[in-house]
Amino acid sequence: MVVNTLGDKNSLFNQFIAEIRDINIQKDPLRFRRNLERVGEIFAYEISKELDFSESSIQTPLGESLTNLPSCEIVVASILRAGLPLHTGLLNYFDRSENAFISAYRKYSDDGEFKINFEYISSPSVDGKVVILADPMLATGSSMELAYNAMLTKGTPKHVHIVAVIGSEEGVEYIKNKLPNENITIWMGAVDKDLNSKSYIVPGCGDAGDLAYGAKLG
Ligand SMILES: O=P(O)(O)OC[C@H]1O[C@H](OP(=O)(O)OP(=O)(O)O)[C@H](O)[C@@H]1O
Ligand SMILES: O=c1cc[nH]c(=O)[nH]1
Ligand SMILES: [Mg+2]
Repeated sequence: MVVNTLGDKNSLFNQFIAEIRDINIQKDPLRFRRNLERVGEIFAYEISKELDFSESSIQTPLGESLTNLPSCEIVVASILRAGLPLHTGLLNYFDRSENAFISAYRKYSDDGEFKINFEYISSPSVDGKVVILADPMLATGSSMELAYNAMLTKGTPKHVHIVAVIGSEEGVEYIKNKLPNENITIWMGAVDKDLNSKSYIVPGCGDAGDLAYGAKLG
């Protein structure tokens, strides 16, 4: 399974990741969401280079232009809630794609342990399509695994691009071990070394859902 980490190469992308991590800049939730969106736009552009293209004829006012355009059907799928701004960014570029939403979140018990609660998936058929499955955080990798398996109930995709803005080494390894090697590409913004005792990524950025949308009960 190929893992592409965009932050490994110097570009403006790193400025957006740095702002997503920065405890002071995080005080502005509008900017936090917009930075996730901007990162989603860059992921979309990079993923587009891997798609199948075919030649199309475009009629201009003065003649005909032959242009290679993406020829596959795309479904942008994301995990609620932190996935929403990233979803918007991907959709800004893949603007004609279909969309899927998966509800999966950490449900904590009193002893501090959590399990991933899955409630629903809202999705078109993914049969033969390219699925871009996005979540800003890949910590243990359990939410992504669950989302991937939920998506398979909607058909057999041609290829799945898994997108995460910040991940842990453990989470990336987990996905590589649990999901099939074929027809999956992982796209990371940055991969951090550690998870803390609550399975938060360190240094990470904190709780992406709360930073984007505020604290939630439970
Ligand atoms: O890799 P994992 O260990 O599964 O953790 C990552 C998940 O945790 C966060 O969601 P969270 O449960 O906080 O829900 P939220 O988006 O509603 O805040 C994040 O957006 C991922 O979905
Ligand atoms: O570091 C983490 C882990 C899970 N969810 C987050 O939002 N951040
Ligand atoms: Mg959260």
